Amino acid sequence: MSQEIAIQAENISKVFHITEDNHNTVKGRLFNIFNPPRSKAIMALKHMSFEVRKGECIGLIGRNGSGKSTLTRILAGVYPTDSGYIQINGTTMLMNLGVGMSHELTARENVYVSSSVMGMKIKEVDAIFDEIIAFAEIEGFVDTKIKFFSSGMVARLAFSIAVKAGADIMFLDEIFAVGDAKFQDKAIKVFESSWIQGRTVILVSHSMEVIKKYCTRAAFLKHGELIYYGDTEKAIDLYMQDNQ
Ligand SMILES: Nc1ncnc2c1ncn2[C@@H]1O[C@H](COP(=O)(O)OP(=O)(O)OP(=O)(O)O)[C@@H](O)[C@H]1O
Repeated sequence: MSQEIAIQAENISKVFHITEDNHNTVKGRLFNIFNPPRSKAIMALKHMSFEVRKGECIGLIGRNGSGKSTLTRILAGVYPTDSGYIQINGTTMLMNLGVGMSHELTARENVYVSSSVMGMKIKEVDAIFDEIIAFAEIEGFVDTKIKFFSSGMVARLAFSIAVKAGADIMFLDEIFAVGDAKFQDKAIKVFESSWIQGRTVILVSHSMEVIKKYCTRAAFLKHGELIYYGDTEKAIDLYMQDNQ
């Protein structure tokens, strides 16, 4: 893969198998004693191929259930693909309500685990630990398991780790929609600062204003298919037409 490319995806697909379970109640069990729960396959991503160049900010748009979060999770290595291959050039961080963080670990432990996954040494993490906690504004909760955090607090911690530990490729899933107004302002400031220069960002958002403002290119997804990938305005037009 060329050094200019941050992400290369070739023919990736993802199928989820879900069971339609009506066996949860005593009545359900009695009536369905000879009918096993039915399984349904959901094709969340269909044969997607694309490339993202280093330093690009790519918008991912599409209606609910079109596959945006599944795609970011696959690219960030949270889910395996069912077919195709993905090549990633750099360290990654997914920010989506704490996906990628362990809810059974404390904030302190998560900082060390996530930062070391991004390639940092313990001493390097020691040096920025207080900054991460201060930026996330969770000073009173350093040794609390994050399962006791509000979703906004988890999001702030994940964003803070990504910002301070400096992942090369950031997957930001609706960051402008979580957290309170103060956190959103902070996220926007970071996004508009020089810090973001040179980093690759995949930005999921339902706000076309945000996509238009920050994205160099955009991808429009529909029912798990990559319908269009290219000019941001054109992707937005296609999405708006799909909403009519
Ligand atoms: N863990 C899972 N198990 C089963 N099905 C899933 C899972 N995650 C997603 N899906 C299904 O895959 C499809 C794509 O979902 P995904 O969350 O990627 O969509 P999305 O575009 O991010 O939606 P939204 O805008 O609502 O966040 C949907 O049909 C969803 O029901």
